[in-house]
Amino acid sequence: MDSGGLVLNFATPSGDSAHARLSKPKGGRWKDRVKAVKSVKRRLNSSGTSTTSSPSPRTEFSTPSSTAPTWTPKEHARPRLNNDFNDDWNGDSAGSKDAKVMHGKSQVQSSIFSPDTEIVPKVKTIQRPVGKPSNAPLNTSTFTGIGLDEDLAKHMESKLNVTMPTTIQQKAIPVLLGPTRRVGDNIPKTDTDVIIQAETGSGKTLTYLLPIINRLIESEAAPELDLDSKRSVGTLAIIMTPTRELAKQILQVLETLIRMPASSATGKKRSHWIVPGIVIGGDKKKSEKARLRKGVNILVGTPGRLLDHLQNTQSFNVQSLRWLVLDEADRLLELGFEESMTAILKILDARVKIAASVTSANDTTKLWPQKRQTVLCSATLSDEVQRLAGSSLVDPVYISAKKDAAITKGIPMKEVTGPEEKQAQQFSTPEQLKQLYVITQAKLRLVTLTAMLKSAFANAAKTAKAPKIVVFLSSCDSVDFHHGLFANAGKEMRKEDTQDRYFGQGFEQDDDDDEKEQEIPDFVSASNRIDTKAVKDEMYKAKRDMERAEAKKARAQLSLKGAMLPDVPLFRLHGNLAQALRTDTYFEFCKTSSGVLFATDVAARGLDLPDVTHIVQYDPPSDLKDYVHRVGRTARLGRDGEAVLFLLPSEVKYLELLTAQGLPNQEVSVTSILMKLAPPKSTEYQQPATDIQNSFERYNLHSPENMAVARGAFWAFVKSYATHPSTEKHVFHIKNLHLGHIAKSFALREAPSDIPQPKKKGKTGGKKIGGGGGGEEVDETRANRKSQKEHEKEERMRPKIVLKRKNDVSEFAVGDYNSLVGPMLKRKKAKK
Ligand SMILES: Nc1ncnc2c1ncn2[C@@H]1O[C@H](COP(=O)(O)OP(=O)(O)OP(=O)(O)O)[C@@H](O)[C@H]1O
Repeated sequence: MDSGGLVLNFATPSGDSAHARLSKPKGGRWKDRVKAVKSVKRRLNSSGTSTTSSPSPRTEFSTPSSTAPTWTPKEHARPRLNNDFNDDWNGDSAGSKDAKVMHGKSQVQSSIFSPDTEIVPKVKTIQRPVGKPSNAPLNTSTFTGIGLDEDLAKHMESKLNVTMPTTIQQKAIPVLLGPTRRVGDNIPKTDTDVIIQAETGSGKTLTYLLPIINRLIESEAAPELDLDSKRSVGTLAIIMTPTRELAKQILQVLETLIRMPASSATGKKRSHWIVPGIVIGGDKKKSEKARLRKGVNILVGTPGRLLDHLQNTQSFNVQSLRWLVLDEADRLLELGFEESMTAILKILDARVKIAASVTSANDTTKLWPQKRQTVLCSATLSDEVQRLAGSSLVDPVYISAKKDAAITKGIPMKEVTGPEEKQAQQFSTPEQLKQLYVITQAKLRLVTLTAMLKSAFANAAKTAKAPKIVVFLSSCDSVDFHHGLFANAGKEMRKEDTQDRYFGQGFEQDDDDDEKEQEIPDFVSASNRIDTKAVKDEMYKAKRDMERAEAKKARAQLSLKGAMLPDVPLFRLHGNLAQALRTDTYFEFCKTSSGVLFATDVAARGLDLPDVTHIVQYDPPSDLKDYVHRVGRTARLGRDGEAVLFLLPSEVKYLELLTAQGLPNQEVSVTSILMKLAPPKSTEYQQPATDIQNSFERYNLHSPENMAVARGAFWAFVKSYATHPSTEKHVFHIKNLHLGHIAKSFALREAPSDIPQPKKKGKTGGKKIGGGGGGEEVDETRANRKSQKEHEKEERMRPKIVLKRKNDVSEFAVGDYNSLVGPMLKRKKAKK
């Protein structure tokens, strides 16, 4: 044997050494044989063991021997070392050495079906049968019947195919319409602030947009209004949202609504004077400024950028502001946005007050609210909303989409309603939504997800509706990893392709574009001004060309197709992608009839992604509210939908939290999902599942880039896990995790202690919190979603763990990982 005749000892514990013996090496050159014996002796001596008394030779050679070992290795808790790197990308041996050298760590190949079963406690859940659609349009009334302008109603019907209002529209639109149009009982006679709460996908956007547009077009008839100067009246309505995609979506609806044809009755143009606009992080501030200077009547924006313009854009005129809408209000009021929101409200309070005193004398627009009307909107109400509503709303009315709920005065507070009532009120999901959960061991997670996706698309031919699936993950790194994995595992790929995708322009942000432009050095002397301009122009042109080329390249990568799910377009969406790529991905996924979107919670709020059939919460949400919003991307407007939540055996108590909030759930067994991988007429699923896992693992081993993405995703998972709120710590605690199995779920063969921490990434920009910098701030870190108090408390409890968000990392600030899991790993090693 090549090992020089040494009997192999698979790192036996010292107690077993007596069973091993040293046999003389045979074959090969004598020099090598002597060297081998000497080296073994040296090691044995240094470990204080004599070769004669207890021969326990160890060797790095691990090639199978033709001489049978005299010692049989005891079945070990640790999986065996895998030296079989032959299964590289193409299934041949070519890359094996590279893989070993490239990744620098010992790779372990263990079975995903080893029998280390975990005991799963039984938890009682609410098992609600799928009900009748609760967010569908009603067939009992029409838009004109609830007071909407006839032209507007007709226009909506022809452009949006919207004819009958939903429950929340039927209740809230009359309250928000002007005094001349209000119809119905129990409606305040004057304009008042409003809190709107309705299920996901129940048409809240139209609920607040229609009355605003209706009141603007109604004022066209007032003879004293000079329509041509309307643009100069400045911003009349501001709609704030927590994410850029949602802002774009609202703008799109708004633009559609205001492109009204001339009135059929009078022949006059309608709504043509209304100028909509958007200000969001990631867009060019310079062009936003220019648009604001000319005048934007209805402005949609995200808080950071909006505050920036309020503070720095002199020509941004909000003196006549009549409406302020906070869409997804509870998210807007969470930590991370709170500071910006408070500053925005302060500025608006100051400026709009001045305007009222200046203009009220000749203000003939009695059809508009006489002072700023604030509208809060969300599917979930939280304590934050109640707190902020208290300070920013004046005498509000509360409108809920619940069937029998009347319009009430005041903010719904804990004391007002009983606990059960409040819980149901906080978290209600569409009745027709089917909600499932699967409990799976960490090492089986990846293959279970694969089996689930595969079976959904395999059955597509049999069902009328093609599957369109959103998979929610806890970090940007994890999104990149899973997207890359499903797109590329199992198929041949050139190294450059990987590099392009994940290490190219996709990570860059361009929030500070105008700053960058200003930074261009004025290196030509003042006496030569014309040349300076020419040089600058050249540089701008070169930059523009580069941007265009990059955008083109990025567009080509919007959706990828892989071997694992043949012909299924795969998308990814998270906050660290360049804005252009984010926007394009969002619109592409909207357009596609079938596909998979891997996303962080950036896609959880408000996005109206048409025809999504399934939601997979592969990582549980960091906040119960997000559960509601994530599953709400399906089962919209009365349509069917299905949502599946992945849980580890140690997380099963999460179901108690869901049950306490009135959220129904029904189990689906992991075996029944994995069984979908079995060949026809067979029940053997373990081999196909193992093959899939191996294929994923080979993909990681294929290149250092793939490996780095997987390792980064693993660490991001660990970090995000550590930031669950304290109320969920009994469910999600890092000490309950089997990190080896978690590594397996990222297709890593390394022991967790061997997985190197990711290096800090270069500047990604745009992750500024609050205003001032102009960056928009969908802050996806769990750390930032906590209340300050909670965060501080945890910081005190775990002083070593650094979980602060920084501008220059992708999802979580790279804190001291070792301090996080190091002691745990040491303990585990010591036990073994
Ligand atoms: N009355 C209606 N009839 C038919 N379609 C409607 C009606 N109202 C709204 N829609 C459509 O329903 C979809 C969902 O609307 P929207 O995004 O406003 O829901 P939402 O309640 O805000 O959901 P979320 O809570 O998830 O933000 C949109 O495509 C919208 O055009």
